[in-house]
Amino acid sequence: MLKLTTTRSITRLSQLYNVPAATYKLKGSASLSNVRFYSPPAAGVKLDDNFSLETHTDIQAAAKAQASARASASGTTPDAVVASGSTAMSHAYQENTGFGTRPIYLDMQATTPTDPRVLDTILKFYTGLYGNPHSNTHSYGWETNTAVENARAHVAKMINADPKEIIFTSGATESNNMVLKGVPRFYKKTKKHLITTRTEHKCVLEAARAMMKEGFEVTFLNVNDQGLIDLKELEAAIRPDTCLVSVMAVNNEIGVIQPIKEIGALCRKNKIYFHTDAAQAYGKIPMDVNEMNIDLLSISSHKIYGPKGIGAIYVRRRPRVRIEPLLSGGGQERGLRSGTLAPPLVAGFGEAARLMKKEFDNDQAHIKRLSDKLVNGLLSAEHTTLNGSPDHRYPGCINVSFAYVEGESLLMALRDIALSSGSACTSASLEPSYVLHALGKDDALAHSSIRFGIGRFSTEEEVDYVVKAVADRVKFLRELSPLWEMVQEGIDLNSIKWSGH
Ligand SMILES: Cc1ncc(COP(=O)(O)O)c(C=O)c1O
Ligand code: FES
Repeated sequence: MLKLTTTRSITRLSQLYNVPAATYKLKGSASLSNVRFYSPPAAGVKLDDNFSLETHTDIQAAAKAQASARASASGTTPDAVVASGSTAMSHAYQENTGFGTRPIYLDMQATTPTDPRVLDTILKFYTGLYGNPHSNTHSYGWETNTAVENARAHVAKMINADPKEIIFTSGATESNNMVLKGVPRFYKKTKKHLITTRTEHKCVLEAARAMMKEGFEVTFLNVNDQGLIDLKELEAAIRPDTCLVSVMAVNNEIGVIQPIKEIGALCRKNKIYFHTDAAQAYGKIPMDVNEMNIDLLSISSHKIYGPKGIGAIYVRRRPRVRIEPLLSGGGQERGLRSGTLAPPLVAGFGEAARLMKKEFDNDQAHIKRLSDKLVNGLLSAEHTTLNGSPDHRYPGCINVSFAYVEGESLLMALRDIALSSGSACTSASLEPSYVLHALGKDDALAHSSIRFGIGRFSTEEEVDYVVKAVADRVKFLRELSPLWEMVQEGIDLNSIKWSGH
């Protein structure tokens, strides 16, 4: 009954990596056959496994085709199938979520779809393997503990860490808070200063601001127009009382990769702890905590096709980094993170990490190929620019500005594609992106930016569809825009004095 979720993804995996689907046969936990994610089709109606692959590029045609297939199987008319409410559409895309058929998913920086192999690993921890991994007096505890330690080893291996240096948390937000608050609090007698950047994720920025309220001083480094920090500026910011430098590895809005190895070397030379938020980097670009002199590194499972609500922090043991824990309690996770671990999530995260390592080369090649295609397609329209460094970037995160188009209107016009605006316009704040501002983009350009995310399960058909859809709708929206009309007439918009706003 995992049919649509699992079979579809497996079909895709086998197509992507050009291997027989059998390679991806689930290990077949006994529980799998009992799991139902959607109501089964009426007797005698056979759903085509691959069908949903087509539905999200041409929803209506797909719905009609599916309705007519079902109609002939059940001896009614396609219209009757559609009218019955049990239509095609409710089964068309993965599990029945109650939201009908959903758009193409291109918001991989927000989160990634769960890999079916991860799901297969997780399920048995919700059924048979329910022991508390911290119980050490019986086999229920031991068996779960073995799985937890196995997962820890997989998480560590991806970044060349020792499993003992991995502490499980609820996600990268918690990991970042643990570091930004826990390190300065521990060393507060002698150290009063932190360094980070203007383009960090909100959770780092807000945690740093919270420390300012506790009396610490924070330097927020600028970035250049490509989104990169200046190592000289970093060096100049270092003080004798600096305890921590926190610079993210891959930016979540623009995909820019900071010079992590160089920053690590500089911090080591000055005996300052170096933390990197690797929520968007772990498993996606090569990261080695020893080679890069990283002392602390944040990881999020749901960005690597694993479950949500779990992540980790890597904490170096030699030289040892001390942290004041955020939570008081039973002292689990080397005393740094009290609370009973969630074995289903830990095991799923471990499997996701194992797969990131195992499939690193495949994923890289696949994502790079689709990314190049998407970037070339999107940039072929005039007045369209790629934000962030073209050379130091993770190809799966593409942020493009479409001048003379309001990002919000474009997102509305692209409702068949799940995307996020570079600006915060989908959130309540309606402020343009602080990251694009930090790169020196003006409000107008920051407002017309959209982020496209490509992942392991993205397909070429999806990219083709998106390129065409964006081109058509940008053209359409520009034709409605008085600014665009002026640009076409050769009027220099900068020469105009606007009144009011
Ligand atoms: C760079 C970065 N840091 C931190 C986070 C927060 O991660 P989590 O959802 O695991 O708390 C995210 C996810 O949005 C992110 O992209
Ligand atoms: S693009 Fe949404 S507020 Fe400007």
